[in-house]
Amino acid sequence: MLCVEQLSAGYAGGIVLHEVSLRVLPGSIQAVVGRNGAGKSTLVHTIAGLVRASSGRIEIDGVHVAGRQPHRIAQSGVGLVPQGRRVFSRLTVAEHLALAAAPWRAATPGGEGWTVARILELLPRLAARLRHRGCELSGGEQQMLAIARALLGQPRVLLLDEPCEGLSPDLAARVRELIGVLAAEGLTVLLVEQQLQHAIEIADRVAVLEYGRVVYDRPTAEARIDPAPLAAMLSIATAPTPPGTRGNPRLWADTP
Ligand SMILES: Nc1ncnc2c1ncn2[C@@H]1O[C@H](COP(=O)(O)OP(=O)(O)OP(=O)(O)O)[C@@H](O)[C@H]1O
Repeated sequence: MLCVEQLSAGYAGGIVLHEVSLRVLPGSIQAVVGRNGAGKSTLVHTIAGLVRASSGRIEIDGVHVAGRQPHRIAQSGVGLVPQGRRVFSRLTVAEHLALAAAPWRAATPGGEGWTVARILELLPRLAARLRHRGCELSGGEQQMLAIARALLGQPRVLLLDEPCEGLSPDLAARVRELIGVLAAEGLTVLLVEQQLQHAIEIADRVAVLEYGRVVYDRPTAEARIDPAPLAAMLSIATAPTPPGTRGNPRLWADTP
């Protein structure tokens, strides 16, 4: 479980996150949406230890990890799939996976854990691209590789920063499907998502960040029934809803 309590963080220029609190249960997906610059990436980076928390708590399965070095937080069970994928252009898929599956990341004791073989079974597209370099992969394949790399760290909490950014609708849908499978495997998922309608489709809860503060955090079931309050909060235009199809997510327009 991921528990963030009263978390504040920022940069030399000032505080960006203001007393953010979120609780994400194992096997569930918490989406975080918000306008550009709201602090979504800062939140993810602070949980991963890349940005130092100025106050508040970050707990992974009850263990307080704020203030630890990023590699220690990774060892505590946090996997990060960064915005932009950060795949090495000159390394092959096989080399990426071999690096990520370093010995200290042994399979979880008592469990099967994520192995390269298991990941390639889940992602056959990567299996077909093992000898290809990062720069030769499509955006979707790079995203799959970024997720595979994070999984090889045996995370219990997976942080995904806009994993569908720049992907075709078809590929984005496949990435979302994969995220759903990972949550069903018991992973705790924090998902930063630009497209509100996609967040509502896939997540169990959705939180809105506004100027670094959580101004909304509710089960997505509520937004599926009546998306108007959430859409209004993000100033998203929604198409008129025909009678009998209230809240159908396909009616959603794009986020700003
Ligand atoms: N490394 C940094 N140094 C200083 N300020 C930063 C840094 N990274 C982000 N910021 C600032 O922090 C604020 C929040 O940025 P952040 O990237 O977290 O927002 P975001 O919600 O993820 O935005 P986007 O949707 O555009 O990715 C912005 O004002 C941004 O300029």
